[in-house]
Amino acid sequence: MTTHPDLPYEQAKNKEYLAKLEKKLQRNPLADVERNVLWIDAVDHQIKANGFHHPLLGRVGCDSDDEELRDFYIGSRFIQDGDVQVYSWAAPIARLFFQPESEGSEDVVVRRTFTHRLTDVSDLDDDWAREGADSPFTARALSVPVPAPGRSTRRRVTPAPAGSSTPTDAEPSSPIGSAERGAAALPATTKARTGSAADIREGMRAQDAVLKRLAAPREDKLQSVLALLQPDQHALVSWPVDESVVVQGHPGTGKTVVAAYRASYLVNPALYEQGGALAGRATKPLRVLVVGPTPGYVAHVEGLIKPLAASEQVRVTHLADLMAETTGLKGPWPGAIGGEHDDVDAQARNFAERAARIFESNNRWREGNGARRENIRQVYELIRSNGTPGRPLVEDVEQISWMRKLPPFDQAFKRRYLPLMAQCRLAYSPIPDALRFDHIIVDEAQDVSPIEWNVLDHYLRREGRWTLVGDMNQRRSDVTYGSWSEIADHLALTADGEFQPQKMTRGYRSTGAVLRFADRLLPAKHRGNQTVQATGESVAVRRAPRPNLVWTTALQTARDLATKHADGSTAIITVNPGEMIGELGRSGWRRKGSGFHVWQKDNLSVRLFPPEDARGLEFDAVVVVEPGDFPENLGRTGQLYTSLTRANRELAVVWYRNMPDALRRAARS
Ligand SMILES: Nc1ncnc2c1ncn2[C@@H]1O[C@H](COP(=O)(O)OP(=O)(O)OP(=O)(O)O)[C@@H](O)[C@H]1O
Repeated sequence: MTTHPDLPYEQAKNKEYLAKLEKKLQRNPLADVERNVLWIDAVDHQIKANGFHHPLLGRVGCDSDDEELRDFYIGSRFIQDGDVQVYSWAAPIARLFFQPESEGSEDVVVRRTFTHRLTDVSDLDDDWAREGADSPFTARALSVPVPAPGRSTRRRVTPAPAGSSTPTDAEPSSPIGSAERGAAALPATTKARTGSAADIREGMRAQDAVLKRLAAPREDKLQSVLALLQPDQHALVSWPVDESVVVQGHPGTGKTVVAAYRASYLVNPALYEQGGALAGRATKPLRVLVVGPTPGYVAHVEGLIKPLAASEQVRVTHLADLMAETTGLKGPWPGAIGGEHDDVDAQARNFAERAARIFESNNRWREGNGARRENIRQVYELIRSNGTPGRPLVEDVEQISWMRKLPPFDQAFKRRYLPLMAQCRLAYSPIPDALRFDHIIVDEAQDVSPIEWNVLDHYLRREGRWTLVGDMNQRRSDVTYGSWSEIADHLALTADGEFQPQKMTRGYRSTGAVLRFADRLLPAKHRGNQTVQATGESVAVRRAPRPNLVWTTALQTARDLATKHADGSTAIITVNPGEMIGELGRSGWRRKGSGFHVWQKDNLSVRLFPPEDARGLEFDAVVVVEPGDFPENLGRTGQLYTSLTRANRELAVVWYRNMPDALRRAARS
């Protein structure tokens, strides 16, 4: 493989950028400067404390008389320091890099995209917009400064006089009209559902870099793809900050990537600096909450956000954790969400609030030690008894019957009742405004139940906005909403009831072979899942020779795949992890760490997941065991569909008892 002749130069430029950024970060955030500058610098300090700053993303060369536009870099932050001209990826000018069709792009001659190894630039790819044109990139003199000693330099912003074009510490204003922000930039490819592999790659940018990246082994945590964001992804990430947005996408289309970068975008200082979309509220940056499905998800995405956003501005958590935190009660909360439909009904909010009013009319809320538990108990027990004889909460017979079936408070510490407990807490003690968020981003939003939406809603400030991403085909329970319209209606996202989510249709994670196999589980009108990874190993379907050999066969298959993908990851997904744990133990595999997810033997490692814990994750190879045992909801197989589509490169299915008809057909075709 030949390396690009400019690679050493760009590597040195990246080092120079990181060194200059480092120097900038050494400023004392408490220095006496304007307040917006103060928090922006403080954000930098916190990002630095998190580990590292994101390296340069790429470079744009334009045919322009304007020196600032002729040759510039895109990075995590704006830096204009001598020879280094870097604009923030969140500034409007970055559209020239991410959106080849955006206004002003006709002047772009070449877009250079960097690939990274940690904070180094390891490769680069040029996309020429004008074939045969001279390179506008100027080979400026290199200087790689040694990081400066801990010297504190105060930064002062002197407002530029009106009409002045003197560069300040702010980014230049957008070459793109404001009407074109976000939504308008979604390209036609987001609407197409059928077509060949060539079609699905149409409209992509940095295609070679993306394909190289997808061919590399995956790691436990998502690795940055900020430099590789596609035009449709970037449009969703930079959706107007004062609007909510809902995104539906097949597995592996990059919804989690959009969610993580949307959070980072909303707090990027470029939005708060002069000319930015949030310049007016520079002294009060947005607080953003990202809610995912599981603890594994939190670990999986945090790495995308940490180099770009301070933890104080973006909090990443998972649904059960937020519910438990809301109650303030110690768990554990075993089991799963579900149970009866009424357990998750949005009505619980009204019941809890009425119960709290009844209690308050004759009693005082407890304070001090153990008060929270007692207060929640009071509200809960009043729901259970349908209020008091003189003041019932409801008259409806079915609702009364559900209330009667609720277990006594001390036996209700189960995941099933956790949102109800959270609702009981909120009924007497709302979330203080300082702890609420300006923007809530929910991933795997199809799996949030009505009562959980109500609890989440308590965390949103009055003028707050939502970004919801998910896939209705991956819905795993009947007790959650079956359509985006219902969710939009619940959250009052639409005035007229008509609601269409934005659609992402270009898959990245899995090969065509994996997706064609999993696709068969969907109703015909929802099929057509497409991927940029057109080729790949066919799906292996193995029937164990005898029922008691199904776990042995599954482990042998996983071992073979782990050997083949030794640099990547292999996972076994089963609804019966206990049986698999037994087999792993008998075969000499040992668990790594305190959980049961990672097992090792002979320098190999395999991961083990029940389907609910595998949501949002991905592995190079996946073995799904006994697909016929995966639960269905309303005739749909969301959990099985999600599990099959966790595979990036190879999928195997091992069974003995029962193979769903759709998968039998898929295996034959
Ligand atoms: N623009 C891109 N360039 C390269 N890789 C990408 C790009 N977008 C997404 N990916 C990769 O595709 C994989 C799937 O992305 P992601 O997890 O965001 O998909 P998803 O839509 O959330 O999937 P699911 O709903 O199945 O959980 C990840 O490995 C991600 O890094």
